[in-house]
Amino acid sequence: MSRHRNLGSLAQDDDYDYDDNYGSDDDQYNNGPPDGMSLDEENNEGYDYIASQVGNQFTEDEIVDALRKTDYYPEEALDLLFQQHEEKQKKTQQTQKPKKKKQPPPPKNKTAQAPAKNVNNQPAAPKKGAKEEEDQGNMLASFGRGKQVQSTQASRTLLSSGRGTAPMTESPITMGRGLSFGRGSPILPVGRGTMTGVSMGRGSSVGRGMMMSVGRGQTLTPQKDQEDDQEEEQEDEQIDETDNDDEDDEMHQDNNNSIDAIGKGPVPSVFGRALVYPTYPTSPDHFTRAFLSSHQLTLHKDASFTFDEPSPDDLVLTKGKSVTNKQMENEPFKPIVKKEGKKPKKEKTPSSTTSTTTTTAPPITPTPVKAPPQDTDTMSRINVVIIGHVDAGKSTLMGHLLYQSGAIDDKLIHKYKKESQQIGKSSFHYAWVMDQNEEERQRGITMDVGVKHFDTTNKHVTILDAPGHRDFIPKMITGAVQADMAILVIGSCTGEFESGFKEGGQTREHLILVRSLGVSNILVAINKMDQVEWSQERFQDIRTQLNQFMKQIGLLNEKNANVHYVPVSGLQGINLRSRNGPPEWYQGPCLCDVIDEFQVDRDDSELTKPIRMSISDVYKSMSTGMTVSGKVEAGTLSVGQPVHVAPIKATCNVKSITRNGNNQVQVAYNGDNIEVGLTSSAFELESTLMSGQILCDIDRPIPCTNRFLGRIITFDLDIPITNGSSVQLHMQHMDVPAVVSKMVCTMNRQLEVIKKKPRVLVKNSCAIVEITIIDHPICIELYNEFKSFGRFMLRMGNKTAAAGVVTELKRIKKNKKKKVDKIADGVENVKIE
Ligand SMILES: Nc1nc2c(ncn2[C@@H]2O[C@H](COP(=O)(O)OP(=O)(O)OP(=O)(O)O)[C@@H](O)[C@H]2O)c(=O)[nH]1
Repeated sequence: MSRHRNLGSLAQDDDYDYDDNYGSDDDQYNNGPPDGMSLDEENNEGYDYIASQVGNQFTEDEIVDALRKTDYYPEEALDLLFQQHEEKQKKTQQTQKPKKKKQPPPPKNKTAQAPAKNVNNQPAAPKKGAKEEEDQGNMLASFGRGKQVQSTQASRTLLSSGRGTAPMTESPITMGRGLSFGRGSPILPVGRGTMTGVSMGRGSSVGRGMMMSVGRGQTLTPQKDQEDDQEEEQEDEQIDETDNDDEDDEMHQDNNNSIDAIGKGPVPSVFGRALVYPTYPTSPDHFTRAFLSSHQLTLHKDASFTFDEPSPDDLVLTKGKSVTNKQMENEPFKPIVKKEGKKPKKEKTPSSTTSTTTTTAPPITPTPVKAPPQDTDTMSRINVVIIGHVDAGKSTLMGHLLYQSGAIDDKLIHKYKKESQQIGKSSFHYAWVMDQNEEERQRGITMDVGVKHFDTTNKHVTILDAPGHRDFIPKMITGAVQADMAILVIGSCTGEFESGFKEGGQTREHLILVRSLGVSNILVAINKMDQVEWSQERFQDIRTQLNQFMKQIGLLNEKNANVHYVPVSGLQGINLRSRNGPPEWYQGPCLCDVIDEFQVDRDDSELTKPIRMSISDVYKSMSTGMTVSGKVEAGTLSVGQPVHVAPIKATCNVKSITRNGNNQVQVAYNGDNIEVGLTSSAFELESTLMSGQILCDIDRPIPCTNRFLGRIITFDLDIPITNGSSVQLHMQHMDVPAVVSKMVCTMNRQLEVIKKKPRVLVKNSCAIVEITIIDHPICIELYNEFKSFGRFMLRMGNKTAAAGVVTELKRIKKNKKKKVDKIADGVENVKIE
């Protein structure tokens, strides 16, 4: 069954309205599951978890401080608390103890220091007194929730499994093995000697192979190392099984939570609000910081958080006293009552925006949202992506239109004619206007998006000429994400339209893609009409087939007013700039007139949002220096404005803004396709600035994460999507490998859950899934907050498998975060003025 028929049957037979489900307008997305965040819940959990572990051992301030310092990873925070505690103790001991004789250092060769073994090559029995030491060590290993075993190992070691108890003991034994079985739990280096670190569960394995095992009184030889490794692996497997159960439970819980959240608005908890208070500059991890910063924005908005309210710490303290969020919101601010004997806290006013736990970091003052200055240019601006099957004549059509519009002069066209003739490609001379790259010219195909500008009577037009070849679909997507409307170019020659329109042809895929990316205004240029003698029959036949398909995918609106057809010849330049030739049977407007008549709806609310511009290209220019180009998706950008480059943690200043190819302007507005010259010292960033990065507000940068929930619609799938399916995620100018890490539920046309935890997703399903990015976090927003950064496409193999919108951002998974730290190491804290 062809894709055409599948979609058709879906619409007709299954009573499934693609348009209704997919959402022909953006409101469809808004009716879906809420964009509630799990961050606050997780952190509440984190706080409670720590509090349950430490009882009165640490103050709330200390816990909150540790949580902040560890990016709110409860287990890391717990470790940090213990580490700090131990350091304190050490210091106290050092000041109290009389100086001992210095012990000889342990020999480097561990074999030489091997403890005696018995005849069975087993470790010798522990010396007398070791038992007492064991008891003294009183080490508890906790496997699973609430299940505890007494360890025989004599060491001061922490074993923690899952979210179980993680006791801290005070054994004086210096060598041991630390096993941390928690969700990516870090190893707690509490022993004074060497210890083995094995962290199991949820795929994280920290320190294995890096740390030496000297526990259990065994000699460490390379062979023994291997044996140990094998032993650990076995343990790993066992624990993994346990952990998987745990994970399953949690996953189910998560799934249920996600499902339960559907239909309810995001209600941030007080602790969540405290976390996202704008005093988070001290986090060591940029990505998490950015993640929180943006949520700060979301939560502030949703929770009406004002500076007149209690400070975060006060809220945290109140939270610690098990007061419900609701109660707290209604409760007047109460100052913290300090515990006796504790160092008094620095004085602060409840309405202050400065951190109560950190004194070193300067406070961040959120940029007040100013009304953008009035745009003096009265002509509207439009971004047009040119799509269609390979060789349909897209570049030729645009090259000729630019020439007729005066954007290209005679001299240049003459030059291209001559040069293309020399390599036997004379018919491509107009295409060369768009295809600037040497390889593109040699091969006669577009490989990257060509950007050019021209004016119609009423509009500044930015052309984004997308490649038609299926190998360059990712590039085509980067063009389509910037577009307000699309020109679909159809080669009308016999067989040409058919090959582009059949299953797997790019005419269909491009239409589905633009539709999924929110572009609903289409101009169909039926090209190469000179080759079919301007046949009206052929024109009508193509039109009928395309209309039918566009209706099926929800592209054609009720009045068909958003789709226009124009018969043209790109090579001959007919019906491009004016009605200048055949056919007589066509009385409609020329291509330019249609563009001129399109209404571009700019969402004014986007203007007051923090700046977001996705970088499509980076280059050095003689006039503007280090330059990045792209479309302003939200907010305004002014000359002199400092901007944050995510995710590389760089700060630059805007030196110049060029609009419509050559107009130097002071301010660019959302929707503008611009070139931004950055301060000269941005040359230092030359090797790190790249397409796909985001220029964003310095105080409210874009969040970064590697995990999110999205609502997707699947297309004609060759293989069903299952839990763990590998996909390629496309978002803005990014294109990264990812996996479908959870299948939350499938939904019907009313967006009601029809099945929880489905095993497979077949074609034309609507579902909520969790996506995990494999390599490193990406810049991403909730669809309801920033539409352009909340839309994504999933491709499997060489085919578009699904389109979706981001409904919930999840915290960066720890193992992934570590990778990110490494990646970002080279560009940490790049600050340019
Ligand atoms: N006869 C005729 N040939 C055309 C017309 N438009 C384009 N062509 C020819 O079609 C061939 C392909 O044109 P391109 O403009 O490179 O096609 P394209 O769609 O941009 O190709 P890709 O971007 O690589 O997908 C060239 O040889 C053009 O001369 C037309 O209106 N009439």
